[in-house]
Amino acid sequence: MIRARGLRQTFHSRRGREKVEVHAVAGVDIDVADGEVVGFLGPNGAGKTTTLRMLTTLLRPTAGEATVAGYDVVTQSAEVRRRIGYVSQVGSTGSEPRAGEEVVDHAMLYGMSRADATVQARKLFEELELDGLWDRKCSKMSGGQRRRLDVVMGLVHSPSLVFLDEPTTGLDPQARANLWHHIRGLRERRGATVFLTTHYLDEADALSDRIVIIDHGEIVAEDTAENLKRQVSGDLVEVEVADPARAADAADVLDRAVRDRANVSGRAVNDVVVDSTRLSARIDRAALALPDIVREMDSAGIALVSVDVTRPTLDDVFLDLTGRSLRDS
Ligand SMILES: Nc1ncnc2c1ncn2[C@@H]1O[C@H](COP(=O)(O)OP(=O)(O)OP(=O)(O)O)[C@@H](O)[C@H]1O
Repeated sequence: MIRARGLRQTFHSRRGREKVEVHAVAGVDIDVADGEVVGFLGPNGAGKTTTLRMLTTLLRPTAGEATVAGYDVVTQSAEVRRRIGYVSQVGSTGSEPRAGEEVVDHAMLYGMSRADATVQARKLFEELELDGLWDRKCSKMSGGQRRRLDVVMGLVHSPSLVFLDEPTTGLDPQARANLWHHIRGLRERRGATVFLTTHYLDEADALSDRIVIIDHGEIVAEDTAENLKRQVSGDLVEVEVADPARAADAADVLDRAVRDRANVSGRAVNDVVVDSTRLSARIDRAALALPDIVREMDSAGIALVSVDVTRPTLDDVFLDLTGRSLRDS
């Protein structure tokens, strides 16, 4: 459904008197299959929106090529536009029009008759829980309702591919959860392919079949969330001992567990970090090592206050790949 090769966007801007080149997208390859939901994840300024604008024909690539729904984004842009829906970060509804008529007018721009557009729009209002709001002015809708109306606008012409740019930014947790439910429904009910950008880790994790991570305009990883997390070197094991004088002994026990599991998995050995009574280590598939750790601590007479195991998150993946946390951005 999407195939991009060497896609590049270089902006020319000024910093004071100096001319600067911004390599917003620095040669990316993207493949998205029919019916896939792909999350395009990256920190602020990573190049997500710029990539999306090129794929949706709003911005001509500086270099590289892309086909979307089988058509070239530069030479066949009208064909591409006919087949895609795009829900931009800023939304596409005006303030004054009433919700229903705004959607119908929008659909008619795609060549739909008023009757067909009305039927389709009414169906979508129902699907996205906007029933009863047909005659409401867009400006009088809540943030979540307006965002769902944006999604209706992006879907009314029945595109086979939908681009969603940071669909839940600015929504409260309940409105986010509701929109997630509807995004999942796009594929389930409509068979649509979905390409969504986000800087929310949980959103990418919860919605996507596959995640593509972009940083400084380059793709740094792509895989399922599960596989990406598996690449991170181990689960985080945190142990608290009762007596600070036994922390060094406890660290030895943990260190042995780290080495044993690293031998099995063939992965690099990570150091045990000791901070007073708290110790932490990354241990590959820690659940398998935990019984031995607790047994050894017990037979060495080391009293434990707590043991915690945390599975890697997508943030750990990003940290592993770039040395920075996505959360910091
Ligand atoms: N029209 C422009 N002129 C100059 N620089 C631009 C322009 N548009 C974007 N940039 C720069 O290109 C880089 C990528 O921006 P982009 O908006 O694609 O990032 P993003 O990943 O979508 O970020 P966010 O999550 O904040 O929306 C940033 O450094 C941005 O400042």
